[in-house]
Amino acid sequence: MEKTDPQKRNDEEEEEREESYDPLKLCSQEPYPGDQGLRDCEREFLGYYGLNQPPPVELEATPNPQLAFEECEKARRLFEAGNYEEALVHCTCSIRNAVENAASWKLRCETYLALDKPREAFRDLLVARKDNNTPEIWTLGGKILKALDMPVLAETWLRKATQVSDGQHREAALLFQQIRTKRLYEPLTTGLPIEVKFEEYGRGIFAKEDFNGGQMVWREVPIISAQTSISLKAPACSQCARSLLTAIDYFGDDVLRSMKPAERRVVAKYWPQVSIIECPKCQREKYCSEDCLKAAWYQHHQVLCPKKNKAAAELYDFCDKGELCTEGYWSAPFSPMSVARIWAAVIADVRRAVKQAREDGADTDEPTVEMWAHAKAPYRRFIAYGKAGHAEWAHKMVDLMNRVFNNFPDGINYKIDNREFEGRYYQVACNCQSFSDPQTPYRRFLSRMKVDSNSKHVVPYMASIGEPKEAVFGGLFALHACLNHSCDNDVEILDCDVGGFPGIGVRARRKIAAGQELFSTYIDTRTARAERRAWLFRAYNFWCQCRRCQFEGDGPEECSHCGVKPEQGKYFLGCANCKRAWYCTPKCQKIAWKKGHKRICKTKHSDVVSSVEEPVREQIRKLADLFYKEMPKKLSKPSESK
Ligand SMILES: C[S@@+](CC[C@H](N)C(=O)[O-])C[C@H]1O[C@@H](n2cnc3c(N)ncnc32)[C@H](O)[C@@H]1O
Repeated sequence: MEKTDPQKRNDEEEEEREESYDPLKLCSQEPYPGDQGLRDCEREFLGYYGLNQPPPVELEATPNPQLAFEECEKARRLFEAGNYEEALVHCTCSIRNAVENAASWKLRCETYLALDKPREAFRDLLVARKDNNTPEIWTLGGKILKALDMPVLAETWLRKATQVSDGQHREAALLFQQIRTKRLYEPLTTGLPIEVKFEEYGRGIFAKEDFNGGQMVWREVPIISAQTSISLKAPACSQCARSLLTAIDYFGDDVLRSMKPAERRVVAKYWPQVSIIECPKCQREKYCSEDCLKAAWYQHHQVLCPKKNKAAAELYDFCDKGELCTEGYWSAPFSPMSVARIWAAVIADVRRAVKQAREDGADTDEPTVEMWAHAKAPYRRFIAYGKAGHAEWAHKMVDLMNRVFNNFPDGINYKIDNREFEGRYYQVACNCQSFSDPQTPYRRFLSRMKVDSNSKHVVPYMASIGEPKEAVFGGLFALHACLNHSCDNDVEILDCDVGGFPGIGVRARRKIAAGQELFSTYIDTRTARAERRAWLFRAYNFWCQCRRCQFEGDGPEECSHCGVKPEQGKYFLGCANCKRAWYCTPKCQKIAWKKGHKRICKTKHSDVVSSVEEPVREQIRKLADLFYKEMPKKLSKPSESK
């Protein structure tokens, strides 16, 4: 057996891991628009509670600096031993003997904080921080302000800690993101059984209660979406993703005409009414309702309508071609329209702000920095990470986007430089989730027609046509975008109806205990370990450390437990059940089994989206079976007839 260093595989990954994802470096500390007002409010509260003044000190009649020093040391030892009450007494004695000793003030401040007395702690901090500009003092302030429930001021202090340490103070950076995550996501999870927390992999979703396998955890609609280029031929509402498939689209004119009158009546009666509204200006976008038409215009189409924006026609033409990888232009499964709609939404928002300012008496059409910041704020929460240099590869698309967004007669232009292009591109790449309408007209037709005995005569037509190709959209979902990946995912994403609109649902695949992180999968986890890991690193820049990646192997040429390699031309035996781990000896197999292979060996793995919610899928399956039983023998099931 050829002995190799078992650490080798890990070391190689470690080297690449150096360059991979660090959530603390990626998440910005830039204030959000409106933060200044909130900070002023919190400051006012500090004044209201008298926390903007240092505490009064009763000095000893004859201050004794030596005693102050000794008392401070005693207090430190007590503090470290967790005896905070006594530490407090000695700190106070030290302060009364040497009021200028910042160390005693700092220690007493820390002691008050440990005793859950943040108000007293903050007043001591005002003295302790005089002439002290260290990251530690700013971090301490951040902790106290967090305890005082003043998140925006806490962020300010922690930002200062990060600045003065040149980004090296990880405790401050982590606390900053934890406070910010709570502040931004608490309003989104009110009433839901989950919370968003910032931990090892950045933001993640955590269970607030126990879930059973099969339980729906939450549903949501995207904040922005676009149909994927390859599904563009499938008719759908460009704004809400509802399928707009008509009976003519599905059966085809000729087939409908060739049907007997009774069969045609079944189609006319049970195929749902599909109303299609085109953009009256460009006729290049279809909507399911006036509301969607208006919503799209408000959000992005006012900027992207080819009738108003000539260059946008080029973008539409490119998307219509449906090519995923075109040298110089595009190399992603999501449409360039997904990215363009973000820029369009930002510009549309700034336009409205300028118009409002005009109406309020401003004498310029020039957008302010605040207006841009406000317009971009909803998209800031989506993390972006990818290899620099992609914009150079996609230089023709960068040029095209510049023609689309940097040419408006109203002067509200947006320059798309390489950095801006890459930022938005990777934002969509890292967070985009595909989804489809779960209640398409075809599915509704299937479930409605079963009540009619004439229906069975229509089934043979359907059997030969098969399932229709429906539209697939890519969307950014505020909460879903916080789900981290595991190849042993405990939740799965489903196409779901959300208050009458297509969206996604997140469903538990097995029992999940309160406090546990929820993991989805970004890839098809039925693939082999090496393939999964390479894909995750390439597309998302991290080496997966999940249980499966730890307790599966890459092939019989290496022991999946200890890393040893067999003699040349020989192979190790694999796990008889899953055939995804290989061991040099039964001993290694036993250890790996106990350590974790047992927990993943029999798991069923899944793909990124699990189609629709089970009841709907089940219903369709039952219906199909019912019809097929009655079908003439010469016709086979659609999937087999191709
Ligand atoms: C959709 S986001 C998930 C939320 C993200 N953690 C955040 O803070 O916004 C995807 C990114 O999260 C990180 N991530 C997700 N799962 C991970 C894992 N298992 N290990 C390391 N990083 C992970 C990767 O950087 C990935 O590009």
